[in-house]
Amino acid sequence: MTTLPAPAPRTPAGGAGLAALITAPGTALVALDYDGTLSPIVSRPSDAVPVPGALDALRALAGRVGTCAIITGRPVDVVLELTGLGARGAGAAGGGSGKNAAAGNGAAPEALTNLTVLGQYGLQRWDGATGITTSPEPLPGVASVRALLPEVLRDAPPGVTVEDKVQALVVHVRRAADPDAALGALAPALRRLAEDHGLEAAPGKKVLELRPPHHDKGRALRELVEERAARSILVAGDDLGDLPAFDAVERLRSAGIAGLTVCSDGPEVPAVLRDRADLVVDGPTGVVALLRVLTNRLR
Ligand SMILES: O=P(O)(O)OC[C@H]1O[C@H](O[C@H]2O[C@H](CO)[C@@H](O)[C@H](O)[C@H]2O)[C@H](O)[C@@H](O)[C@@H]1O
Repeated sequence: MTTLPAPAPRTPAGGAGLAALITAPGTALVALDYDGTLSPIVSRPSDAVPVPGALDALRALAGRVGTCAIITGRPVDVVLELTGLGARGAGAAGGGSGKNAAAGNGAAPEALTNLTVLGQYGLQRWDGATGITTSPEPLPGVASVRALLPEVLRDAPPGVTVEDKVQALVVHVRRAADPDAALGALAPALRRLAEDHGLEAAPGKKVLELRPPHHDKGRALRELVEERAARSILVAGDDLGDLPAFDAVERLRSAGIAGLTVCSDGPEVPAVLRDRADLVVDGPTGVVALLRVLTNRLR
């Protein structure tokens, strides 16, 4: 068995996080973002399936660490559908039942019992151990924003679309002729709309999300770390929504929990995220390579 070289974080704290994960994997928590980290960024959210090998790599690593999590802005049911990870038992064999089955990603032959999916920035939760999803009622403001959005977007250019996540609404501009101009023109009215109805407007890659306040990936991560009594964490992400998770890693370090932050790099990755990361890898394929190396080191 060849031992692959360990990745080299560029910060001492990141190096300590990696060392802790490798030394005591049973108390490690590996938390991955979905879009841009397990799946490439594509123009239609419904087409975003994991890169080839991602699920096998996740499965192999999950067998060797205490906890794996996908912490995402996506609804839980969408992630389970796109990955096939929600399929259980024999029904999941031979490629899974979700969209990923068509992508030939070789999905779960059985449920991943130590995988937790925290969706909508921690509002929703699904556990592989139980197959149960918990999801609160949407804030009343979401219905108001949903009703008013068509009027606010009346003069939006072609290609601007709305993703309705039940708990939140996302305005996508990627398919507009000039996405940045479209977002710039729409953002002030969208921000007012969100504010007027008790939501917050959070920017992302060619999107503005109108979503409940006080829920972010930092809070989601901290709560999971506490629940699992994790002693080391790896967090990987690619967008502004992942910054609170990076912040959480820093705060947890000062409480004695080792951490490694990973940037899944690409053309749209915000510089602030890349600059903050202990380790930068080349997009979702780089994330898969990292998961494989970690698994190899944990054999
Ligand atoms: O936390 P994440 O898993 O990264 O989810 C954040 C948002 O990602 C999705 O939008 C992004 O990916 C799309 C598909 O590749 C892309 O078309 C879009 O431009 C990106 O911003 C998703 O649609 C949102 O609901 C998520 O909140």
